[in-house]
Amino acid sequence: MTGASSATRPPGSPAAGAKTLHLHDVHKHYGGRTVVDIDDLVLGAHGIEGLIGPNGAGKTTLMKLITHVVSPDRGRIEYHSPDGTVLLTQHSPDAIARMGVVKTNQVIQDFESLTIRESLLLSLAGAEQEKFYKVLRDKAFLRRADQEIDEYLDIFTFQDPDGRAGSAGEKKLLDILRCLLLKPRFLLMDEPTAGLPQEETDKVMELMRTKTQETDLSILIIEHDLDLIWGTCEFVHFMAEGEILLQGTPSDVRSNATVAEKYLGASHA
Ligand SMILES: Nc1ncnc2c1ncn2[C@@H]1O[C@H](COP(=O)(O)OP(=O)(O)OP(=O)(O)O)[C@@H](O)[C@H]1O
Repeated sequence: MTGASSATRPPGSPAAGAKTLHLHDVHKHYGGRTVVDIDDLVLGAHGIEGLIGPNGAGKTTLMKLITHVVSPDRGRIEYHSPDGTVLLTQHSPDAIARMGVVKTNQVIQDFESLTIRESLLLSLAGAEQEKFYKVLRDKAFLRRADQEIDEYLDIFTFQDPDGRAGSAGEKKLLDILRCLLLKPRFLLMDEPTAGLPQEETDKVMELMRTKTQETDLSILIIEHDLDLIWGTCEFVHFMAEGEILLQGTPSDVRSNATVAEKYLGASHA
């Protein structure tokens, strides 16, 4: 485990072909208040990583800085992939999503009037990038898309896939599936399972495990459901008051006194 004062790069080198995000001296404040203050941080060296911390710690802002929905006051955020290194702060959120760095809740424009199937189709077409409008008239693409969408709809339960997403849980699930259909290489999941029934949560996490094992996808999950974090993540970052205070395996972080004091409380320790 590494503390705040030492280098925050996780132990061990990323596997060949791995994608990592490197944050250097990244700072964000709102009003007079520092919300994110990261010295050095590497994300994505392990298949599924967790980002935990108390309410207001800066976790969501950190993800928004990575996808450049929010601009940092200073600092560098680099995306390292087998294709090279990109300075994300020089690119738009759309361009970053096209590079494969995708955040749940932050997908291509969608419309309330779309059915679940139409919405999923739009994401798949979005993954085709510049051919976006053309592919929607391409019969071969539509056949392939139907098949791919059916594979997901066979796993997950929607009341009416040919209707609109009804409950908050269905909307959350739809958001996750749309992100997956964008073919991400680094997926940032912000409280992905809030509002989902336990059965669907388990299926989502099982799918995420399979994706990281069978493809080169890296995942970072923000969650307050700590059982999910301990059970799913290979590595956990603990954030409080804008800083990454600790990193380590789930059991390291879970048993740490600072984490217990600032976040877990007696019930989780
Ligand atoms: N656009 C904004 N303007 C002003 N303050 C903001 C803005 N966005 C976030 N904040 C503040 O920054 C702090 C960090 O917010 P953030 O949403 O990143 O925390 P979080 O760790 O994700 O919290 P939670 O677990 O509750 O979702 C909070 O105090 C929040 O009120």
